[in-house]
Formats: sequence, structure tokens, C-alpha cells
Amino acid sequence: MLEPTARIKDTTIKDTKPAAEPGLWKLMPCSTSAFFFDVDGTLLDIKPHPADVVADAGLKSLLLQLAAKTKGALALVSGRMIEDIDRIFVPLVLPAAGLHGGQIRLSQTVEMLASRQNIDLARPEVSAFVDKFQGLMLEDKGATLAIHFRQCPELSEIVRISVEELASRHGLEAQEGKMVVELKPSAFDKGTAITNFLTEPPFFGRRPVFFGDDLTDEKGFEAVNRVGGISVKIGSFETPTKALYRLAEPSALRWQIEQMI
Ligand SMILES: O=P(O)(O)OC[C@H]1O[C@H](O[C@H]2O[C@H](CO)[C@@H](O)[C@H](O)[C@H]2O)[C@H](O)[C@@H](O)[C@@H]1O
Repeated sequence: MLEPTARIKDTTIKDTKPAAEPGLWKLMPCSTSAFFFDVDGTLLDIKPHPADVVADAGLKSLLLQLAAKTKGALALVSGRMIEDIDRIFVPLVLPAAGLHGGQIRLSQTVEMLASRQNIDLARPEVSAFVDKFQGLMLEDKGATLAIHFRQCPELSEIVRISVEELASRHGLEAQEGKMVVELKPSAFDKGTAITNFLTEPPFFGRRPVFFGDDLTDEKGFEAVNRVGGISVKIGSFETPTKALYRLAEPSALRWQIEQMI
């Protein structure tokens, strides 16, 4: 097992950046904390294609042990569909929010919170736009549409501008992410997802801790900060963030989980 300091690349603490904290796990006892984890870039490293991502047995075992220690107060909060989260973590079926809060599963049943109405109207235009450019990929998640440009980063600007324009014309929101811009209804986000979990047992009454890496996670950071929780950004700290703490990479988060269980 590596020492945490070996995994944390920049230990400089500045006012404008969240604090690097090798002993972070000591701040979040399992008996009183509710744990919320983003998936891509947080629990698992980014891959060239969304379908390449699969959780290894070691990570699944860590999550199971942490869920047991918290009496079930652990949820995944992702931009992916819950069905896709289940594929990544098979055979685990964990409490989860998908589609950036548009879907939620507190225990068994997946509840769809997001309306598809405006997305359905926007889909033909989005599809025609993606077809115009070699390398763009449309990930159709039903209630949200993700336009990936990881294979053609030179198109990032035109994708951002075009998706913003489509969003404003169709009463939707453009959510930026890592080499992706997504069209989604604006009524929900990762903050509303975490707030929903906190109203129900076993999450209710616990102090929320949220780990995320991307722009979509900022709403989650804000939500936990508002109620005195702990927000932790994984990865690059050059972009502004509302997170209070930081860890360098998914493997550093894994190390912290190992200390908690
Ligand atoms: O909220 P998350 O769990 O972090 O999900 C965010 C998006 O993740 C996926 O896309 C990202 O990860 C891919 C695999 O590493 C990568 O190829 C892609 O460039 C990233 O944007 C997923 O495909 C999206 O649906 C999620 O919204």
C-alpha cells in the first residue's frame, strides 16, 4: 500500500484552492457520514470511450465494505444512466442517481425525475449536427444527450457553441464535462440528487461527503457545503471549484477508502 503523500502530487495549500489532505479519511467517520461518489474520473480513471469503463473487483469490494460499515449510507451520483452504472459495477446494485440527478434509486426501484419532452424535440437536430462531423459521438441517454468530442478535440469550440445554442432554443441546459457537452433539463442536478438522498434513511441525519472530479459535480459540492458536509475534488485543481478538499487521482481516493473500512 502506498503512503498517501506519495500519491498527492501538490501539497501546497492556497486560499483559492481546496486543501490537499492526506488524512482526509479521519474527518469522515463511517458511523455518522453519508458517502456520495461520482463515477468517471473519481472512482475510475477516464478511458477513451464510455463503454470501456468497468470497475475492478478490488474497487467493488471496497465499496461493499464501506456500504456495510455505514449501514448502507453510500450512493453513486453520476451523469450516466443507472442501467450503465449497474453494468460498470455488476453484480453490485447500489443506491444511485443517474443522468446528473434526473434518475434516482434509493433502494430497489429506479425513479425517472427528468422529463424527456424537450430532449425529444431537440434530438433530430442534435443527431444531424453530430452526423456532420467525423469523430463526434452521440450518447443518447433518453432524457439527456451527450455529445462527445474526445476523438476530435479540435471540434470542442464548435460543439460548445452549438450545444449552447440548441439548449437555449429548446429550453434545456448545456452541461460541460470532460471532452463532452450534454443537453439536459435544468430542473435537476447532482445537488438535488444528494439533497434527495439526505431526506431518506439510511442517509437522513448523517453528514454528507461528496467526491467528484468534474464541472457537473460542482452543484454536488455546493449542496454538501451548504449543510456543513465535506466536498472533495479529485484531479486537476487549476479550474475553480467549490470543493473544500482535494485528492490527486482516483487511486488516492481508493487509498482513503481503504483507511475508512
Ligand atoms: O458523472 P460521472 O459519473 O463522472 O459521468 C460523467 C460522464 O461520464 C462519461 O463520459 C466521460 O467518461 C468517459 C469514460 O472515461 C470518457 O470517454 C468521456 O470523454 C467522459 O466525458 C459518460 O459517457 C457520460 O454519459 C457521463 O455524463
